[in-house]
Amino acid sequence: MAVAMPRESNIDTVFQRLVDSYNTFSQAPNGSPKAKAQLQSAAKELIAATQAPYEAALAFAMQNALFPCFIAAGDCGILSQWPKVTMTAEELAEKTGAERRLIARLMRVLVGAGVFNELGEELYSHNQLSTTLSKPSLLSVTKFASPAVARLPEYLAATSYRNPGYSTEVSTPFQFGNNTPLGFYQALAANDNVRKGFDDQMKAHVAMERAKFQTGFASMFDFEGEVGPLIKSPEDVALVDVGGSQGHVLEDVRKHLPGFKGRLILEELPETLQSITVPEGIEAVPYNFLESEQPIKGAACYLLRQIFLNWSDARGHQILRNTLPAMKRGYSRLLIMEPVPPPAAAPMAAAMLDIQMMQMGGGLRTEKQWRAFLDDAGFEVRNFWPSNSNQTVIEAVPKAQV
Ligand SMILES: C[S@@+](CC[C@H](N)C(=O)[O-])C[C@H]1O[C@@H](n2cnc3c(N)ncnc32)[C@H](O)[C@@H]1O
Repeated sequence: MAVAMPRESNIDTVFQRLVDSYNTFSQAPNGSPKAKAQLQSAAKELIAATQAPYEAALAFAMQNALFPCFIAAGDCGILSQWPKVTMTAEELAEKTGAERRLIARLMRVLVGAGVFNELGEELYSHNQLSTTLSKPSLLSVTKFASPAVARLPEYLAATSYRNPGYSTEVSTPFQFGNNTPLGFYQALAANDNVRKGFDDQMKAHVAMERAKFQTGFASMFDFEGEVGPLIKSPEDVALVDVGGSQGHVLEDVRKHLPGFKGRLILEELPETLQSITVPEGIEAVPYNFLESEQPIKGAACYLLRQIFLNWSDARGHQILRNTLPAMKRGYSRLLIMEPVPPPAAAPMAAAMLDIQMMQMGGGLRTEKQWRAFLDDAGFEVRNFWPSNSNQTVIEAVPKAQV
């Protein structure tokens, strides 16, 4: 006679929490990030509740195998567009030159992690995750950023566990992990292929934000209401996107706010500007924000999206010092867009992004850290504008004007 397994006493409670979180999520307007984070956390809790402690610990520790399988699958061509909707391990072996038995082993891990669907013995199909991970730009950037992250423990031990970025005299984890004197963006500039992939990744966020959250950069801040009245003549500069990559933020504004007046200026490193097609209606100006003073004076807004997370406080202050003299008191404002993690219960994606940024000596800042960081550089925060994507807009002005 079968003996019923004793059930973990808290599974029912955890399951109920998952149902409640689902109900909140499904009723929340426009995919609320908080409701989404709670649902994800409840789903993880349910998995954990079904595992014995040692089973959970082993599953956690052995995740070190996942990343190498992902990279190997990318390198040998499993993660690529397939000629057919379903492929067997044998067909993948023919396509890639890798041995069938090895492919089956790599696929077991990837399928277990939700990459690819397994339809039967050694029979697979792509799913949304594997299709997205197959993008050459994503693969090349991930590989570029990996050695420094893998060697973080060594770096942290060598620097006596100081928070990376504590000194601009000390190599960053990126330099240490890659045995190079070049910083992240200098190394990127020396590698055309990866740099192009990086720029495409940045641009891909626009499509993702619009598709997933029915929102875009243009609607994360009330550009028309807040900035519109400041623009009196077509010669006035409305937005300078500093380090704006391919100009996708400005393009989004141009496209989705047709009534928004004023010049839109994209500033980027010369090597980036040389390799992109600047969108119509956008002016491009080569500029290195670490090396010299902001050349466009008196713009209504200086926009820095996903810039400060790449830099330590010291380098970030250098960027702000270079921006401040160009700002017209009582008129210009600074708009910073990046993820701002809550003081507790940060989403895992933000925590992971923070560690990726650690390799450059940068990282994410909480609201309290942003206030202190900007205050030290002579700015005062006017507002934190949350959005239903992972980005927050931080609006700040030079201190003397408030
Ligand atoms: C994380 S990306 C963000 C791009 C864009 N703002 C966005 O949100 O999509 C950082 C950008 O900063 C640019 N950058 C890096 N160092 C720079 C420097 N010293 N001066 C100007 N731009 C720089 C890079 O080329 C890159 O496009």
